[in-house]
Amino acid sequence: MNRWVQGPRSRRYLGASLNRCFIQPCVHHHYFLFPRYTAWMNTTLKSRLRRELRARRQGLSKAQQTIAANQLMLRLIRLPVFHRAQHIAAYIASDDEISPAPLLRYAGLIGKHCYLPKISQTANRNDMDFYRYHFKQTLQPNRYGIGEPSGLRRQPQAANKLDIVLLPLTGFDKEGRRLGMGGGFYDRAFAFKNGKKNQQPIMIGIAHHCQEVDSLPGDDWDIPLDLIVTDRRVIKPRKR
Ligand SMILES: Nc1nc2c(c(=O)[nH]1)N(C=O)[C@@H](CNc1ccc(C(=O)N[C@@H](CCC(=O)O)C(=O)O)cc1)CN2
Ligand SMILES: Nc1ncnc2c1ncn2[C@@H]1O[C@H](COP(=O)(O)OP(=O)(O)OP(=O)(O)O)[C@@H](O)[C@H]1O
Repeated sequence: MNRWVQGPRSRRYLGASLNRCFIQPCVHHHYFLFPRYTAWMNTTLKSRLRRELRARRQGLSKAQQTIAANQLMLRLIRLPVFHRAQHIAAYIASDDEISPAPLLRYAGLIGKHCYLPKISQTANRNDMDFYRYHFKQTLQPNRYGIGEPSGLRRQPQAANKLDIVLLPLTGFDKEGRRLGMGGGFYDRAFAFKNGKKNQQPIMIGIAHHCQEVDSLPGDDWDIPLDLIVTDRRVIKPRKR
């Protein structure tokens, strides 16, 4: 992965390399002089990666998908944070994302409160709220065709009152960077966490094993993952 377009968090990395190669000062200046250019490079890189990583998960068979969703559930319910949590947000799988459905069913059965995201239809089209969800509840497709609660009978749950959020990942790296579907919905809904330590909810990215990459480009607004759980393992990202 091209490390030169990573943005502010990679400044230390850039600094260390400046001593080694005469070309780097140009890139260095580029970053400070043209931050917009860097953001644009990240966007280009992210959309290329997104295409590639979506193709990877679309290559899984139906049987592999079912096994992965169950393995994921078994890993999640062994986590101490899962047992402590009462309010858990997840999503309805689309585009061959790993499915949190087995986990949602189990969590519901043992009395946890589950929530699904609902994107706004009106005022600010980029907002996302979380509504209570009971397994097998009838859902309505949103503008991307993803099932979501109607939201007619209940108020949304405040994002900072959730204990755990299971985030859909298109890609991830070991440092806890995530690549979503590109709408920035999760980044915006949880922007209040940025820069704050120990601010709930705990962000757990969930993905198929094959969605891991060495390093993802990072942007200022990205919310770091506290934990990544795949069908094969649990990854605790190093502190950045
Ligand atoms: N299952 C699930 N539910 C979710 C999300 C998600 O990522 N997964 N979201 C998390 O944000 C929100 C919806 N976000 C989305 C954002 C963009 C696209 C979208 O544009 N899809 C295009 C291709 C995008 C691309 O290739 O860059 C498509 O389906 O063709 C879909 C959903 C809320 N619910
Ligand atoms: N806190 C924020 N405030 C305003 N805009 C934001 C914020 N976070 C992200 N965005 C915007 O959202 C767009 C998409 O961001 P990005 O590519 O990181 O999405 P993503 O993380 O893949 O998507 P998602 O969170 O929906 O899964 C960016 O162009 C960015 O400008």
